Amino acid sequence: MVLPVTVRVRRVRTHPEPLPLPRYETALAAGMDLRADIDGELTLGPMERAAVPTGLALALPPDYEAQLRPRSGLALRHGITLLNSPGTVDADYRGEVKVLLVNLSQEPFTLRRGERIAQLVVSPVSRVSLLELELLETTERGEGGFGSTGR
Ligand SMILES: O=c1ccn([C@H]2C[C@H](O)[C@@H](COP(=O)(O)OP(=O)(O)OP(=O)(O)O)O2)c(=O)[nH]1
Ligand SMILES: [Mg+2]
Repeated sequence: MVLPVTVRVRRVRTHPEPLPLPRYETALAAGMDLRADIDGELTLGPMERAAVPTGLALALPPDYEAQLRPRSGLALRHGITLLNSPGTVDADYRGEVKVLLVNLSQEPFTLRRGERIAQLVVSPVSRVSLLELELLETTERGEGGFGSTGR
């Protein structure tokens, strides 16, 4: 399959053993797995969090974003998830992409260099202009929300 959207990527760290660039792990995977670009190991104790470097800076095309999402295997097996899931990478951000991992388990979790810690999903975004009005058109739902239709 031809992938029509190119995302420019730059390595922001130097290391004698560079990590492979993220890639789609299966033919139709929605996300590319991101790896921890750390030296050695990093241990997250219970309820501890860290901004884990990926070693990568992106230049997304205008009107695209990248979402950082948890890997379900890490979440299920180890309680490791993203504190701000989904993390948002803006198209104008040129800094290093970091993954805000948190350990929600009761056991320490040790991350090693190159481990896959999250997935990056690139999507088009709509940008809108706001039009301020005194009245909005009515709907059947109206102001009902937060369980108004029942459990
Ligand atoms: O998990 C994340 C979330 C964000 N970012 C980077 C990319 C994003 O474009 C920038 C700002 O993120 P966000 O808007 O979520 O954070 P903020 O607290 O609102 O910071 P800012 O005031 O810089 O927008 O930080 C990451 O590397 N990882
Ligand atoms: Mg922001």
